Amino acid sequence: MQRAATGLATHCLALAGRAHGLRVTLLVGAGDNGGDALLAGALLARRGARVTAVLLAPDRAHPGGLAALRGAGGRLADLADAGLDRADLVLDGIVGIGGRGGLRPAAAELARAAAAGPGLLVAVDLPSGVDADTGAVDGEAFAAQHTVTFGTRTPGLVVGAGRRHTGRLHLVDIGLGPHLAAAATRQLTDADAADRIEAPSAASDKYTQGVVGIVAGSATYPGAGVLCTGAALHTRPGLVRYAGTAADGVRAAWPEAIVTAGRPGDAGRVQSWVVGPGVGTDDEARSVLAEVLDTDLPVVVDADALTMLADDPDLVRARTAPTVLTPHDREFARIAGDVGPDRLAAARRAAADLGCTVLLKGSATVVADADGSAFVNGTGTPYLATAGTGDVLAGVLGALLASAAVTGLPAVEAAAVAAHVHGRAGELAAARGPLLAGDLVRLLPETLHRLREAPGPHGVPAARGPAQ
Ligand SMILES: NC(=O)C1=CN([C@@H]2O[C@H](COP(=O)(O)OP(=O)(O)OC[C@H]3O[C@@H](n4cnc5c(N)ncnc54)[C@H](O)[C@@H]3O)[C@@H](O)[C@H]2O)[C@@H](O)CC1
Ligand SMILES: Nc1ncnc2c1ncn2[C@@H]1O[C@H](COP(=O)(O)OP(=O)(O)O)[C@@H](O)[C@H]1O
Ligand SMILES: [K+]
Repeated sequence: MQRAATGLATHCLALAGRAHGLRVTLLVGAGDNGGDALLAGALLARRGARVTAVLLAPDRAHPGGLAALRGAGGRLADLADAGLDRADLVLDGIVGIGGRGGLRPAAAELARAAAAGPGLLVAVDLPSGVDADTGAVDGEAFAAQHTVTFGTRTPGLVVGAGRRHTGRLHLVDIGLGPHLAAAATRQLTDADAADRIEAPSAASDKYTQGVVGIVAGSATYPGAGVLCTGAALHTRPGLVRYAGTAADGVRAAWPEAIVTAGRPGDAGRVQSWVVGPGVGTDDEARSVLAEVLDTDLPVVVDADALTMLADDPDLVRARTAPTVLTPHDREFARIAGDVGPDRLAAARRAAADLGCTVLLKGSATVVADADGSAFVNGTGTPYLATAGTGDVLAGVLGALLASAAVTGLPAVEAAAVAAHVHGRAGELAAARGPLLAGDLVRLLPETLHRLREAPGPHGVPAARGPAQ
């Protein structure tokens, strides 16, 4: 706890820029989260801050924290006299990972008053009122501008409503050890992602990186075919095939692709398929979808293909090869009902029901497998909310699934890696302002290069490629 509190106080000092004369209000609940706030408050008081603690449960407040604050010259105040209208800094230690359900009325009122006041809002470990496991907010939650969290990124900080209440996230290493990293919900690092993308070696030829087939775009929406094919080419440039009615546009944009205007069966051999972006939902599109799903190859089902799948989900249940569905919320609702506040549970439920992998897109994309294993994506930018970026993600994922057929990478991990890479490409593209989906395609090689250069667990680049 002392390590957590020291890290917290250090971040507060950096954020506020000074301690002397700083007016700090601590919102303190009955558990260790309140204890962290009290101990950090004591450290700030020793540096000259004027610290006031408001105790939500005075007889159960953390005794050691309380003694430390008193010893450092901090004072206690009633709820009615919390000083939130004049605090420079507010530390939310109402409740942390031990919280259950929405904020109780007195806590909710404090969170509201803090938000209305002038102080910088810093949550301790987790904004109070956010469910640590799911990010769901039932009622009200502390609207933090910064969250200082300990040891590990709790899923609730990055998924759903929790992400919006977290503000900027600061991680304090308190030496919790690796057991927490093995939790049921994982988040990839750059090094994890790079480790899962094999670079070509001297023994490679154009077929050994995995051959992906793209069924995307139409005469009405040629762009989806161009973006999806371009994304696959820029991820695994070994060999990309295209089959569909946007053939002319795709051929013109990517002379490197092997293009047919015919059906998937006319495209030549592939090791994975992407089906759906911009294909429409007419009878021809339905018959093409059925043909692709009838193969024993891994398939990414995206966009229009998800809409068609809603009429016949058994097409996916019947498959034995890996299938990854990549819905956004509205597409998800068509195939599996409303997403609701718990995005991880929704994705897990759909994956188990359909016997496939579900990548549920959003500001924090989640990936779940039929066995319940799940990933929360930690990369991306709101600038990704622009037409065509989903087509790019489908192309990246299709390419990774084709190479997974060679390397044995599980589909759920390929999907998590695709989301990670896509988010990083978005961050790179958005560095100078709004991005277009085509920018992501062009920046994929640089994104992959940066991932390979990212420090791994031992401080050396995760993966040097291409291997000699
Ligand atoms: N687990 C660990 O290894 C560490 C935990 N630490 C701190 O300990 C915290 C967890 O402490 P606890 O397990 O004591 O639990 P919390 O302090 O998160 O919350 C438990 C208390 O909050 C109250 N509460 C629960 N739900 C509430 C709601 N909806 N509205 C209002 N009050 C509510 C309950 O009365 C309960 O006493 C972490 O968030 C972190 O701040 C850190 O000190 C570092 C190490
Ligand atoms: N607010 C946001 N913050 C971060 N990423 C977002 C946000 N909104 C959407 N995205 C991402 O942008 C992509 C949009 O995909 P999609 O909705 O399929 O678009 P399209 O069908 O136009 O290609 C997804 O990868 C999604 O995760
Ligand atoms: K908190």
